[in-house]
Amino acid sequence: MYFWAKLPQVQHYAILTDNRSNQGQLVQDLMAGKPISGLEALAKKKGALFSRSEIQRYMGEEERHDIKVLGQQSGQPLKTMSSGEQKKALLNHLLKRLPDYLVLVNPFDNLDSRAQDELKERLGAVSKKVALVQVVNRLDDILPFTIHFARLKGNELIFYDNVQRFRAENQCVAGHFQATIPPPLHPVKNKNEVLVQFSNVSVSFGEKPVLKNIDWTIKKGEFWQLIGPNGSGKTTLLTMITGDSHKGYGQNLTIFGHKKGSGESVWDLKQHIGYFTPSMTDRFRGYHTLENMLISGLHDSVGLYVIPSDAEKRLANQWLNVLGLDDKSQTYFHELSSGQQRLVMTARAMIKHPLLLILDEPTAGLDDQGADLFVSLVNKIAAESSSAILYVSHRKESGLKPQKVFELQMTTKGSLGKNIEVCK
Ligand SMILES: Nc1ncnc2c1ncn2[C@@H]1O[C@H](COP(=O)(O)OP(=O)(O)OP(=O)(O)O)[C@@H](O)[C@H]1O
Repeated sequence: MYFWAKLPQVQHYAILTDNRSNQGQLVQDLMAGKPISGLEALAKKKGALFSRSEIQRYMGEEERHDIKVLGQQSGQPLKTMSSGEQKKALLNHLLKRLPDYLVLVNPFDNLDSRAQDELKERLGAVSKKVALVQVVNRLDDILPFTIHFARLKGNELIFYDNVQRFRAENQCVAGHFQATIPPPLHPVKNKNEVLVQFSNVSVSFGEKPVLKNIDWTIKKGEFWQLIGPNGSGKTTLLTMITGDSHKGYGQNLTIFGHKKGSGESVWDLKQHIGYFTPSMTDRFRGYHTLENMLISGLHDSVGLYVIPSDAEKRLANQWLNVLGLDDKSQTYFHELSSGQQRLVMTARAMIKHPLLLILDEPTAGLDDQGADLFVSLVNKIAAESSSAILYVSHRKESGLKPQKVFELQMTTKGSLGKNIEVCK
């Protein structure tokens, strides 16, 4: 027998969670070194946490103290890094502490396929010495060298003695929406067939070229998916459309018929845009009923500060009916599962039938069932409304049916844009 065969094998765990699991408590217990049934091998060992919330925590620290913690090596603030760059920086930082185990919370979310492959390879190497505890929402994210499989139901960890049974019992069944998308309260006025037009737009940050000669036209009612590797400039493009970046000024960029910099206000733009990205749900932590949440979308406010009309209430309840939440109109938003919250946020963004609905990584962190349901809502909105949709996602959602794909391809001179017609 060879010497290496006698070495104890490092044990790796996968814990499948869904949007109703008490994931936060489990991660807290794991990091506090509390004894957890089935995970006794980790007790009293040194753990490190690889998660989105850790990145956010370091980001806050960097901002508060005006220092670079994870960005020390590159000299770039964490806030301005792409998701892939942020995750790489966090992993390097954690590994320097020589942990016995790493808790990985949905590690592949927000990563393009190349960055996912790179991270998988890196974790494969790390797995030789460090135990990995994957806390994941998606079955496909589980690493191949995993030995122990469990499901977190609420607070209860259920271990499986064989992987086939684990997979079979945890495959999801997609849901469907029945009712039709309700029309807006007021007809949408729009004279422009072309909503967004980038003509030969280039963007750099300091010396770093990010976008190169971008030509892209989004027309009324089109359903686009925007793809590109981490750091290719997707967020930069989006923020130029939403008015959240000044990089559009002085460029040949027209939005809703106005040339950028021709006196239109950010408010003018935002009126025509419905926007959803998962971090937005954090703004609605208070006591907002679902009915009020949806109506607030008509007023572009976070809370509802006006007495809603009967027509507004009716409309909100029609949307709840579409979402299958018609019995929950007086339920508080924070009582919903995260999958349900995202459906409501998307309906809220859509309730006015904006000219452009932007969904930025909308399924990140959702479980398989939640993601399937979300995708089927987006397909339905595309089929039943005349809003244009811009769906930004790294993950290939198998059921998503965009008509067109705009791909950013990175080069040393900045990303080039490519139009890809989707075959039907
Ligand atoms: N304010 C800024 N200052 C310096 N560099 C920036 C700034 N904003 C973005 N960048 C850089 O521009 C590049 C493109 O970033 P952007 O966030 O647009 O990419 P992305 O495609 O959205 O990435 P991801 O998919 O990871 O979110 C990255 O390399 C990023 O580090």
